[in-house]
Amino acid sequence: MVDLSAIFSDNPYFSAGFGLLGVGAGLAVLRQGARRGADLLQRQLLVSMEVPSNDKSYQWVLGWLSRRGAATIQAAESGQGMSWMHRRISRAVLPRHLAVQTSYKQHDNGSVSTNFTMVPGQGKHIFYYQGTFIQVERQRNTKMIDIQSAAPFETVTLTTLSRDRAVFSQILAEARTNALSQNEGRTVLYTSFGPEWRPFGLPRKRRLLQSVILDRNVSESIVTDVQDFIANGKWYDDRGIPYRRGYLLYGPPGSGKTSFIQALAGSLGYNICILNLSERGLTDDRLNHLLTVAPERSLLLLEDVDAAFTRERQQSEHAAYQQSMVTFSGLLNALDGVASSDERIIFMTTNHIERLDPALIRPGRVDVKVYLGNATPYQIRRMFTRFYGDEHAMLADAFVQALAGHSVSTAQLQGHFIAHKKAPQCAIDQVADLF
Ligand SMILES: Nc1ncnc2c1ncn2[C@@H]1O[C@H](COP(=O)(O)OP(=O)(O)OP(=O)(O)O)[C@@H](O)[C@H]1O
Repeated sequence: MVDLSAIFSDNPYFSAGFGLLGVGAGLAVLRQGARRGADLLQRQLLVSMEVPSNDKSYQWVLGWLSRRGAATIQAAESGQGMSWMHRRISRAVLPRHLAVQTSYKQHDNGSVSTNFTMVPGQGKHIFYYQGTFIQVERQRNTKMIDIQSAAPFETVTLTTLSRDRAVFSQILAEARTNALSQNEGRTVLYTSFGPEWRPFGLPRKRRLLQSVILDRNVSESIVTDVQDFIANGKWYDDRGIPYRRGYLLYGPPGSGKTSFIQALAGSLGYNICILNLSERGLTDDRLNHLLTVAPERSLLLLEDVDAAFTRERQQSEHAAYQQSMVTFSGLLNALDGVASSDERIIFMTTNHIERLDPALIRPGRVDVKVYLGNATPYQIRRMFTRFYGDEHAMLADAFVQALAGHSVSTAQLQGHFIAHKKAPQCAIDQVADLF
């Protein structure tokens, strides 16, 4: 029987090699143990929040980071209310790699200014917020394109000590408030972009409700109905009734249908989601999805609904409308929607109510129908004094008399008053321009 141990033990090369092997294996075990220990420690000590670029809060968080960065720079430079140590820390953690975000702001006089915002660029940054250090890592995945924005897919990951995890909720709440406050006093117009809603252009200055002059008590009755609906969500919920209400404003062109809806949204502090049924690629499913995911506190606006589906088009339930693939039955189903508790207010407008299929405007889809016609004497007088002032009430009566027997739209009146801005007597003398 050959004694192997004797052979190996006498071999110095083998025992050294075996020793190295043992040490290597030991180190590998130690390294793996250390790595596992570090992972376990990290899981215990640290907590992260990842915000993907296709999430609505992504831009909010970037905006928050840029504000924090600007505030930190300002505080670190002025040192106001900062201890020496806090000041040193703030200077030490300033982001070193910034990216520019250009934004535009529309002012009340309609002018637009360009704003440049510095946001943390790709890479790791340290923020110091409410006594907490937060590592912010912004990563861009050039191999993945966000199909909605067509931009590279990005994530921002915030990491802090596990005990400070509550700071993430504070940051998100503050970021949302900052973002929404920028639109304070303005009406955001959304249009559909793929499966989601996107702001269209800049938030518009709110249009005053009293600037849209409808016939006596028409505006007041619609506003009261909408406010009553908004105030009674629980009533609908308790009765299991889908919490939605549809309005149809119909009448000749230029009678103030769209302007009124914009002014109504402004008075409610709501935004407007403009639904374009002819949008290329729009399908029944996407339409249904869009109506379900409309931003909170917004009015859905379906303009010139007669252009989408007239009686003639009902011959085929599945006739798709122009480039979009929305069918009439798809529109009806989308308007009925799922019985969600989310509030939904939809306004439709048309110049030709007689062309609409009764199924489209039956109660439950359209609950309130309001006719906005050409200017009545009441509207003519109110528009005249609104443009020229109450001191010209006498001239207003003369203008109403001059228009007697003629039917003009309020849009035409607006154009006439603009043409004679500061000359109410001219507006009367040139009244023949209106017919
Ligand atoms: N009743 C009104 N009061 C004040 N302005 C009005 C009124 N009606 C129309 N206008 C003015 O006329 C222009 C067109 O108004 P708007 O687009 O609201 O009309 P509309 O009824 O929606 O027209 P259309 O049916 O052709 O879409 C706007 O500039 C608006 O300010």
